[in-house]
Amino acid sequence: MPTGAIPVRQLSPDSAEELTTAAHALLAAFDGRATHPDLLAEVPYTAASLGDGIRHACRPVDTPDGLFVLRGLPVDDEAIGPTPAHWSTAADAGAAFDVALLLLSTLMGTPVAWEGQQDGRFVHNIVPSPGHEQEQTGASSSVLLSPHTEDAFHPGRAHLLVLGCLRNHDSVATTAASVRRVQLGAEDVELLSRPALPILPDDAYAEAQAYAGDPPPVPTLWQAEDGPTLRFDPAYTPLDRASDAHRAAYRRLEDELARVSVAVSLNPGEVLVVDNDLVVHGRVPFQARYDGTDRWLKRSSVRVPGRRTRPPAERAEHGYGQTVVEAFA
Ligand SMILES: O=C(O)CCC(=O)C(=O)O
Ligand SMILES: [Fe+2]
Repeated sequence: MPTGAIPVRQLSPDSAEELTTAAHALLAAFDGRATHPDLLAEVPYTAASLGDGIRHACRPVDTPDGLFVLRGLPVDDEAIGPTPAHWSTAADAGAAFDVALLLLSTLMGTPVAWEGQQDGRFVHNIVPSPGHEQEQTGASSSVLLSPHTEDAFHPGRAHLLVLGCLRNHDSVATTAASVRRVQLGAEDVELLSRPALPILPDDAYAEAQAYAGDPPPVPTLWQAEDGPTLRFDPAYTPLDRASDAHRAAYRRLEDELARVSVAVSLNPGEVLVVDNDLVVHGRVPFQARYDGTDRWLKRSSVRVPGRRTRPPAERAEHGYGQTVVEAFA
């Protein structure tokens, strides 16, 4: 997998300091609790006070790679404490970074959360967890996390996925592949643009998996005004229900995505921003340590108001009963 040519946006030391200071001040005003019920409402005011350097770094994804890495945020490996063993025990670990991610996310759009995932938090903890090694979720480790659109089953899924790194001693790579880099024949594009198969809720959504309604078939590819977009999650797509021709086209798309995939091994303080309409992401397998020094990412999801990167028919989908919660609503 190529690792070069990943667009990098470097925050100046002054901008990094400005952001960190703002995050700490906001956190201090709410007892150090990133999940304090009143903190979120203050985030837009603080975000509005941030300078042009930070704003410029948060401009939309502007290359066909559909992603960028933001560098320059400081992380003190001692101060953040041990990596939590599970998202549910993370509490306020790494809370200042949560707030920094919320500020960045707010400059990019509107942060969103899910009632049914990680207790409705706006910033998720992505850590390997005992007993979950082989799942297709962020908590796994020993298996390849196959390339997927985040929350592909739902019409309210994020436009942008923001992955901030607190710790990654083993340089475990996130993978990313852009639909704008693949080459497919016109017939494949035509087939994959038909709503033939549903995408079922993933294992992070136990409640949605029990939803009684009919799964709506959705197109894999969509021609938006500014180019192709995709909605792709093979692990949760019942491909056995498709025609042979459709399945073959799907496999060719999968192969192409593998061909153009890049590996992004995040260092502490780096933030990967992925356009969830252009790019599928995943993760290479790794051996979890379970000693408090494990890989630790923070994740936020962002909706960009007014974006027209998706088929209008999506708006009628039931979303398997899951509710997406917009910050500041
Ligand atoms: O661990 C990673 O690098 C990515 C995990 C993932 O798919 C996610 O956080 O959405
Ligand atoms: Fe993901």
